[in-house]
Amino acid sequence: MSEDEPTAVVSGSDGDRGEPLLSVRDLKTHFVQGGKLFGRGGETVVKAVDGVSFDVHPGEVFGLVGESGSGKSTLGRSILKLVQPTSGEVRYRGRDLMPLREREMRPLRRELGLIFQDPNASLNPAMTIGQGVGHPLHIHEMVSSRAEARKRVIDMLERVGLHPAESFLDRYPEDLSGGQKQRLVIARTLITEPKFVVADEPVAALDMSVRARVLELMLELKRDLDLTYVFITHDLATARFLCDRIGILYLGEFVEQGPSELLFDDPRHPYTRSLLSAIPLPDTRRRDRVKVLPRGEIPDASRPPAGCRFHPRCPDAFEVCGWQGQDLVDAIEDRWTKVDRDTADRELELLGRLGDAEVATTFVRFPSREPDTVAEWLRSVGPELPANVFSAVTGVEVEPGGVVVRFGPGPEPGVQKVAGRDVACHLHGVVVRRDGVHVGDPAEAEAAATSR
Ligand SMILES: Nc1ncnc2c1ncn2[C@@H]1O[C@H](COP(=O)(O)OP(=O)(O)OP(=O)(O)O)[C@@H](O)[C@H]1O
Repeated sequence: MSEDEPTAVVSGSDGDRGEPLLSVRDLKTHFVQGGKLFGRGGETVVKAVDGVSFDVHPGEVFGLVGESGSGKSTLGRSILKLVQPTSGEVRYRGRDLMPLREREMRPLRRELGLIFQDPNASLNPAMTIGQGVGHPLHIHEMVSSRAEARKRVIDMLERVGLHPAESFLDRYPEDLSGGQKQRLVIARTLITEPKFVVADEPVAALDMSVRARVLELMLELKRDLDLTYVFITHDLATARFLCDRIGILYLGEFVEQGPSELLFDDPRHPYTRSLLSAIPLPDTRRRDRVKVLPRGEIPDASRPPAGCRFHPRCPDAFEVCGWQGQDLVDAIEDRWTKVDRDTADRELELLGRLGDAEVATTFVRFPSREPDTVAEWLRSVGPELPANVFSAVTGVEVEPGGVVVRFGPGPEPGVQKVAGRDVACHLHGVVVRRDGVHVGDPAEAEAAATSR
């Protein structure tokens, strides 16, 4: 292999832990929005899931963690094929689900469960509890008589802690408290004896006081019924309590993935670090840790930042992380909201309206009648700009009628093995090929990570 060839790192490969129950490779789910009614054009593509790979082993709880809009629900639904993925592979017990039509999926549906966040959305208010929980048994033809269905419903209601079960059968979901309703949703999902369950924020809508009890119930049921979970949450404290392994999603991609304790004790991606710094930890050694919350909001998934998608919010971003023209314009605008009024007015007059600048990926051209003064200002103020945008600038060039600021390459970080987990971040063993593509060298990454 030549030096320039990439070293393949298969994200999610798990060594000697046997066959995974679910195996996902390079999964993409893109939504096309808008566009003209006839013909092409005007469309935006939301890359809700954009190249995700992971394995879930029998008996495991795999957590999908990320802020709102990171793609958790879309990923959860895509692996169950409730949303049709755009490309990639989803293998359940070794069988690729991607080419299966809904008709071929139907026999598998009873093995693949989904628990929603909102009990009201998954319970039919017109059915009694007995009818609602028993309904899937009839759909999947798992019972031959009403009496058999009734018996199984009673058993399941008891299992989820709704007892005495008989007293619930003829009541309606609206008669129950939030916690009881969520137990009912769990019962309805588990009545078909699934083996693999995606739980999408199952406790987020509940009062704090009942959350822990519902989570404990889910763990108990997992043990008793040999279940495997993909658990979706935006809450790291919940993920820590429940998950064996975690994938941290950001704008449709995993930034870090590995065993929970590694991610919690020693996070290696700046995004994981900032998420963690926001949660209270009982560990006294870490009480004095500095809170480094990500700046601003998660960007629009239809226009993700170039390079590393997290770079505009990253406290550790440096020159190769994907800076481009728009980042510089945003940083200057941001500066003007922070400096005093006179400074902002003076600088605005010097630079002119930022809307007049020509903004491209690799450069920004500021039109100006005083290009030398503008260039001098950019060179002196640039390094102080918020974030680290100026670190990527390779030149500030004066030309007739304006100044051009040029940016170096900012490739997307590859996935690398770093200290026992997968990380996609240039901080770990950056190797940028001559054509600008980032190639992670696992050995180099490991060495860089341990020396850090
Ligand atoms: N059917 C759809 N059509 C177009 N865009 C969609 C669709 N479903 C989700 N999205 C977009 O995909 C991105 C990911 O959404 P998703 O709901 O999967 O994120 P999430 O992490 O689960 O967020 P939340 O915690 O708020 O539910 C968002 O930008 C969302 O607007």
